[in-house]
Amino acid sequence: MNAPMRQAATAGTPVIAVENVTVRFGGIVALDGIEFDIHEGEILGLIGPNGAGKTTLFNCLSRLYTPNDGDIRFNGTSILGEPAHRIAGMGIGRTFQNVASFSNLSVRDNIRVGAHSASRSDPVSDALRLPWVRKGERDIDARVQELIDWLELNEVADLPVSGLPFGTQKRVEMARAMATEPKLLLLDEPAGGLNHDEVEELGKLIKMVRDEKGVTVLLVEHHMALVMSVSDRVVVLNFGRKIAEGTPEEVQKNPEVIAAYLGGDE
Ligand SMILES: Nc1ncnc2c1ncn2[C@@H]1O[C@H](COP(=O)(O)OP(=O)(O)OP(=O)(O)O)[C@@H](O)[C@H]1O
Repeated sequence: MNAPMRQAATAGTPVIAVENVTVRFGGIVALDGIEFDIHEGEILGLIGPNGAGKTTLFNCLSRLYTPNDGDIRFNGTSILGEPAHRIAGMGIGRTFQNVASFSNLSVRDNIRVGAHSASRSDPVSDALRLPWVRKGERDIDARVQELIDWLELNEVADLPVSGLPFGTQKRVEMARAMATEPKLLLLDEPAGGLNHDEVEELGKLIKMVRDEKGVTVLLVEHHMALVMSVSDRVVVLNFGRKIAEGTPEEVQKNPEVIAAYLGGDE
């Protein structure tokens, strides 16, 4: 992180404040009083052995789950009153663990879907093709092309997503999420299924998202090398509790973290 970003990362209201978040499934406590902040311009890694609660927390942040206790604030405002479909409009983008692109649609159209989900069109105005709708569509086309250029997807822009290498499909998934113009991007195990070189590319891409677009990133990931190379800070969960939080160097040396991983099945 460069010097101004490092300063921003410690000042002011956090982009995300996770406050005492608790989730129970019947008798299972999946998350037990989790607390941490994500600061502006930060890449925060969230790790933990299988069953630690990472997906449950991700689902709370993307509003698929509502915690039994606690709160989640986005730029100071609780998101718990908002339905999942309003989250993108608030400035929280996400990717999906299994690539969620429309495989028969072209790369360009997939990115356009993301851009549309952030636009303020409505069916009546769209059907009448009112002038502001046409202007909106030109703006969307330009925004989609900008993302295609930025992510070097020009060669495949008009091909269906289904035939593309998995690494490229993941880049399209990232472009779709970025088309919603998020302030915060939630990445759900983006390295899943990628080979070594593709993971390296993904690491560069995550840093580009932060460094060039100023987007704050939460990275939920099993791939330790990726998390440790791109994250400014890392939060570690185990059995629904936060057991460590700090720089990659700090958490890697933490005896409780080492014990959690050695005791698990990873
Ligand atoms: N819908 C559910 N119903 C009941 N229990 C659940 C549900 N979702 C998760 N759990 C339980 O909550 C705990 C946390 O699971 P979660 O999937 O959040 O962990 P995780 O860290 O994402 O694991 P993994 O790395 O294996 O994906 C586990 O004990 C899991 O069995």
